[in-house]
Parts: sequence; C-alpha cells; structure tokens
Amino acid sequence: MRIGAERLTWSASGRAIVDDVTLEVAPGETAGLIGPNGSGKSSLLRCLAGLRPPTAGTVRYDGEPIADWGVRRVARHVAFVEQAADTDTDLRVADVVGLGRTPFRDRWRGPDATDRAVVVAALDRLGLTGLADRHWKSLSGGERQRAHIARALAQRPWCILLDEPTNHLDIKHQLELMELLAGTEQTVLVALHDLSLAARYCDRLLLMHQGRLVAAGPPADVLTPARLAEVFGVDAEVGRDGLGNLAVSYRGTAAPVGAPL
Ligand SMILES: Nc1ncnc2c1ncn2[C@@H]1O[C@H](COP(=O)(O)OP(=O)(O)OP(=O)(O)O)[C@@H](O)[C@H]1O
Repeated sequence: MRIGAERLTWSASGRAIVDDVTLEVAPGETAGLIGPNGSGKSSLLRCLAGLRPPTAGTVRYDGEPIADWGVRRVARHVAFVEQAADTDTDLRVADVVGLGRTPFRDRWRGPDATDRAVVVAALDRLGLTGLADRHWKSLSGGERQRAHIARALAQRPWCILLDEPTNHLDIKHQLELMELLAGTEQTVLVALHDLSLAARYCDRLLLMHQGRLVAAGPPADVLTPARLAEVFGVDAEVGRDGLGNLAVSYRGTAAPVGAPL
C-alpha cells in the first residue's frame, strides 16, 4: 500500500509544525524519517496515521484520501507505534498485543482462533512468547516497546508507522527490529534518530527540518556532510564502515569550539 501526503500542513498555536509536506512511500518500501528534535517528525506521523486532521493538504493511502475513511478502516490498514507509547494497565502482555485485533472484531465478540493465532505469531516474532502471561506493569521499557510493536503486527496492517521504535532497545533488539522492518513486505515509515541505523536499513530517507521535508532519496544522497551540518548542527563524515555499510561519524558539533556557554 502506498502512503502519500500532498501539501500537508498541520498548525498549532499559530505555527506550522508540519509545513507544506509532500511525500510518497512506495508499497513495500522501508523509509526512514529523520530530522532533529522538534523538526515535526511525530506530528507528521500522527497526521499520516489519521490521528490529526491536517490544517491543509491531504493524506492518501493508495491514492484514496484518508479523510474519507472511518477510524476502523484506517486501523485495519495502518498500524502506528507512537513514541514512548505507554499503557498504564493491569492487562497481561498477550492481552495488550491482542488489542491489535480490535479493528477486526465485533464489539461484543471475544477473540476467535484466528485472533489468538495472530497474537501468538506476533509475540513470537518479537521474542516475547515467554512473557505472554506477565503483567504489563512488570515489563522493562524495552520489553514494553517490543510488545507495542507486536501489537502493531497483530493488526496485520498494510502500512506500519513507527516513531522512534528503537528507543529503550538494546543493540541486539535494535538490529532485530530493523531487520524485521527492512524484511517485511509491508510499507514502513519509521522515525529514527540513529542516522547510521537509518542509512543501513532504510531504502530511502526523508529529512525533516523546521516542519519541512528538505530532502528525500537514497541514504547516500540524503546524508551529506553539508546537510548534516546545516540541519543537525554537527560536523560529520559519511562513509563506509569496516563492514562496508554506510555510516555517519561525528567529529563534534558544528558550533564554534570553545564558545562561552
Ligand atoms: N499540540 C502542540 N501545540 C503546540 N506545539 C506543538 C504541539 N505538538 C508539537 N508541537 C511542537 O511542534 C514541534 C515539532 O514537534 P514534534 O514532536 O512533531 O517533533 P519531532 O521531530 O518528533 O521531535 P523529537 O525528535 O524531539 O521527537 C516542536 O517544537 C513541538 O514543541
């Protein structure tokens, strides 16, 4: 399924937080959304997930304006893992993951065999099978993060939007998650702060700066030292690491060294 935004603007407190953004993520593509703190990544993802009606412009899935879809139809096609998504609940982990099946159930019907099988598969995919019966409150931050991703997979969505999903994850689980996202046939748009991780696993990167989409393309084209200095304020080098992967190395900030605080 193709994700599209056309001249999308979302304003708050009289300011364009997402400013005239046009983008497209092709079916099956894994696209990385990058940009400094406050550049509008989460706000853009919330608009694309249908959680925020845009001030102007259109969000489309496979060419159809999402504004014409009901909440349930959106939830059947698009899963969204929010940043630091937390749930203060007494539910078991399997029940939280089972919430991903809600859009497919009648209001009064409990989970059926398909729902249960999908939840088992999603728990397994995220290495959470052993934690299925644990209470949510007893999980670590990384375990919760993985459970939120399992909940998104249980939706069996066509598109997955994720906001900083590697937060809280140790390096093995970061790599596992990125391998999963890069390997899935679903369309993925994932906001990431780790530029080397983004460069390695994403087909294309979309770079946000002050609410605007300022670059989009293959990682090697988007991640130039000049852009990293201008957008992120860092003095960086982009090259191949010892394994041949594109990687960003930082000399430091681009600000003058020794400037008084
Ligand atoms: N409801 C709101 N009202 C006013 N300002 C907002 C609102 N939501 C977000 N902002 C502001 O919009 C800007 C963009 O926020 P957003 O969370 O989209 O950025 P981000 O790129 O995801 O940042 P980060 O990398 O820190 O998560 C920030 O300056 C934020 O303070």
